[in-house]
Amino acid sequence: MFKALYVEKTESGQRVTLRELAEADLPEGDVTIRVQWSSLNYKDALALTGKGPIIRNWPMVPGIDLAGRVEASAHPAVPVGQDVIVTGHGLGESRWGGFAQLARVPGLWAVPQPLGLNGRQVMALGTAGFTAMLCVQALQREGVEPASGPVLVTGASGGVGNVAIMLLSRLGYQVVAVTGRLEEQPYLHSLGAAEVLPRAHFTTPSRPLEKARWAGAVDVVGGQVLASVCASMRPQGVVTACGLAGGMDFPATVAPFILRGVTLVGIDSVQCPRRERQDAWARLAELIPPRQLDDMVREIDLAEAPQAADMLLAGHVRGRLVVRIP
Ligand SMILES: C=CC(=O)SCCNC(=O)CCNC(=O)[C@H](O)C(C)(C)COP(=O)(O)OP(=O)(O)OC[C@H]1O[C@@H](n2cnc3c(N)ncnc32)[C@H](O)[C@@H]1OP(=O)(O)O
Repeated sequence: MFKALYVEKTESGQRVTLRELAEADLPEGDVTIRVQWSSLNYKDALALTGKGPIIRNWPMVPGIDLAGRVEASAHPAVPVGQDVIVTGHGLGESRWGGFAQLARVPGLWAVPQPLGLNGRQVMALGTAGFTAMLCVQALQREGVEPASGPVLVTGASGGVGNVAIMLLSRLGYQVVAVTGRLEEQPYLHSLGAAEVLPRAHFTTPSRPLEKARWAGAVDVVGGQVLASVCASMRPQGVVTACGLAGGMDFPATVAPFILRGVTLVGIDSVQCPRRERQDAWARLAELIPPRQLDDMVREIDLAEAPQAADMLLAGHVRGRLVVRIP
């Protein structure tokens, strides 16, 4: 038997309980993992509260991230005893996820934890940190260098934003953070932001082209914010789009793309191939000092996750929440 958070559909919506499940209830897969840590992401908060259509199979054990030790394996690339990370691939959405003591997944979803970071630290990063790393790697691949000019990070007080700021400033970029929570300004400076701007600067409909200011951007918000960011990119600027916290729409014009050669790169951290995952985790371990992660996280246990989800959606969580699995 093992403990798990369990979300069931009811006539009035959904019910979340902490309950005991049998190992035979686990889905099929060639690797069984003793989960030690998970994390609470924006998507998990939507799943736990039912405020967004995240869960696609019922009943569901949520948790889009997990870190733990392989307990049984029929996969040659994933030995028993290895410490692994699983993120994305529909975990906690269409497939039972990390808010449980045991998880079973296809072996190729499990990547080894990078040297230098323990399970708690990799979950302090979680999908949010991994997504931020993919954004930074895309900016570098597209030729944005520290000398190219300032790089904007929207949704800066959230998990993706925090890690993007840390990575970019560590790599020598001048980072400009955009947030709806200006009270977090000192904290954002402590992560490495050179300047902090209010989100309100980006929420009114922009002209097709605004003053050219940014060489690169990491956008977590989507909607009007993403459109305004695109309109204020410098010639040959690169925008990475990884989130939709502010909306799924994109009320932009083609002007930035055809008159300034701006590139918009989509970041998909869910279906990202295994080789790229391993590269991104290795780079995270290389670039982020573990003690900086400790300042960024708050630890909760499984039973606290539903309440923490409400707090996260209400915008009362700064940085990252790691979930301790007993
Ligand atoms: C954790 C990352 C992922 O799940 S990426 C997985 C693949 N991508 C997707 O599935 C896309 C859908 N997912 C998302 O959009 C993400 O969950 C995310 C990228 C938005 C999550 O980011 P993060 O973990 O950083 O979320 P936080 O809740 O910690 O911070 C979000 C940030 O956005 C601000 N925000 C929230 N609502 C709005 C809004 N309506 N308009 C504008 N901005 C909004 C929120 O306040 C945080 O930034 P802040 O600095 O406070 O402005």
